[in-house]
Amino acid sequence: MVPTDAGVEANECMKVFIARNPDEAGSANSTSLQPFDLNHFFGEDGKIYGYKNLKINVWISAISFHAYADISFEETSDESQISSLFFRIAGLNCFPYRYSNVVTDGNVIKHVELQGAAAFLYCRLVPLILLLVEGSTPIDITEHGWEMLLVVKKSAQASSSSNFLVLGFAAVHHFYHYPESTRLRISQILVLPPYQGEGHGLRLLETINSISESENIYDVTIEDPSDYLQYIRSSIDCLRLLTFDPIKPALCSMVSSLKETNLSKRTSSLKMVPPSDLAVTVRQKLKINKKQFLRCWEILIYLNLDAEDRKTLDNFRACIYDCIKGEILGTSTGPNGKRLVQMPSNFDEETCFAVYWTQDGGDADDQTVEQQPEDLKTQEQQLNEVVDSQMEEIVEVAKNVTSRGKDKLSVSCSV
Ligand SMILES: CC(=O)SCCNC(=O)CCNC(=O)[C@H](O)C(C)(C)COP(=O)(O)OP(=O)(O)OC[C@H]1O[C@@H](n2cnc3c(N)ncnc32)[C@H](O)[C@@H]1OP(=O)(O)O
Repeated sequence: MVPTDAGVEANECMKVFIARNPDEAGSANSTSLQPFDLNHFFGEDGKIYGYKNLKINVWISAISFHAYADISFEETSDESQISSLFFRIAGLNCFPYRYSNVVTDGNVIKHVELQGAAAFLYCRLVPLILLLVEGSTPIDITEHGWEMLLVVKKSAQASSSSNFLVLGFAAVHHFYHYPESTRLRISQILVLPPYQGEGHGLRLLETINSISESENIYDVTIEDPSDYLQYIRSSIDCLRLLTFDPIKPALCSMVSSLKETNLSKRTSSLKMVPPSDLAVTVRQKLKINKKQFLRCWEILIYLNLDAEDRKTLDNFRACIYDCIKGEILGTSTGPNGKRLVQMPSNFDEETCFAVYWTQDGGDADDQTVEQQPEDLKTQEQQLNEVVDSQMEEIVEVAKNVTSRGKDKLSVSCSV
């Protein structure tokens, strides 16, 4: 339809609130869920057309996740627009469902299969997931193997419908790993904004780790984790690894090598990787997957370096540089010109890669375009930016681990 007016951005005229009790529904005093982008629910330009002074307020119940929408406007150029608008907002799940009680006891974290009432609850959480988990899409709950962990709290209000509030949840998928085990992938984690930063996300991850250990899962992965989730995950895993004795000899030997070498002239090189049998032991005992263990390994090494020892810190950075260069540019060409490059993926962070072959003396059209010195310079700058950002991530997690695990750090390598 051709727009008849300038339209209004959904972000400007629409607000979403969380209502913790029935009195809060309809009240502007309830907790707003902004900021997030509502525009992408409304066409290519994010605008709503055909209304004057349009105001849309949506309240989502923190108990049942039913949503209630209040739409007001002074006039509309086309009455049929109203039903279309309702239809769009219904896409955000605003219709009256009755609450079915899923959490029935006082456990802080409930662990339920995504079937029946739990599946209904997940469906009602979908609008919040779309709004608050960047780049998310609803999971297919008809598929076998989904489970949901809920963080719940006893409600202070005497509510007729439930004694519990849902503060957050994680959707996890169990999938088959050859020949006879199961991997566990965390697909979505959300802690509702009023309750973020109170340790619930951390507790969800810790619970998933302990379930994986007790059920002897092959390993745990996270589907496309946000930076903050990755920071929390690495902090927890490093703290677990600090008290995991089997890593200590290899870790201390790597720290000594870093101290003794001098990589500044680039006449020698050092691979900062753990022994492969150690990665297997860590996966078997702690359920940390190999890629995540490699991240933590770098952080654990950094934690054991002396902040005053410039040369060792430079060696550490040089190793990170070489490793990233290898990953991004695929510098290590194997036999027969075979190269393996890791590919970004939102499916499984460990299993997506591309293999390609380069042939010496092939047809001229097949040959790689020769890189000009200026291309190399930009490449070098970009590479250094990636290395800087990885160093920042390492330092951030190391700071958190130092402040949370002082007692554990004292048993680490003293070099
Ligand atoms: C796969 C995916 O779903 S990716 C998308 C993830 N989800 C989202 O982005 C949605 C919006 N965000 C959220 O829902 C939440 O912020 C989450 C899930 C990312 C994190 O949950 P929260 O409950 O907010 O985090 P939580 O309070 O547990 O954070 C941990 C904090 O406690 C600290 N912490 C507390 N105790 C410990 C401890 N024992 N060990 C380590 N860290 C600890 C952490 O360092 C961190 O603090 P800091 O940020 O001040 O450094």
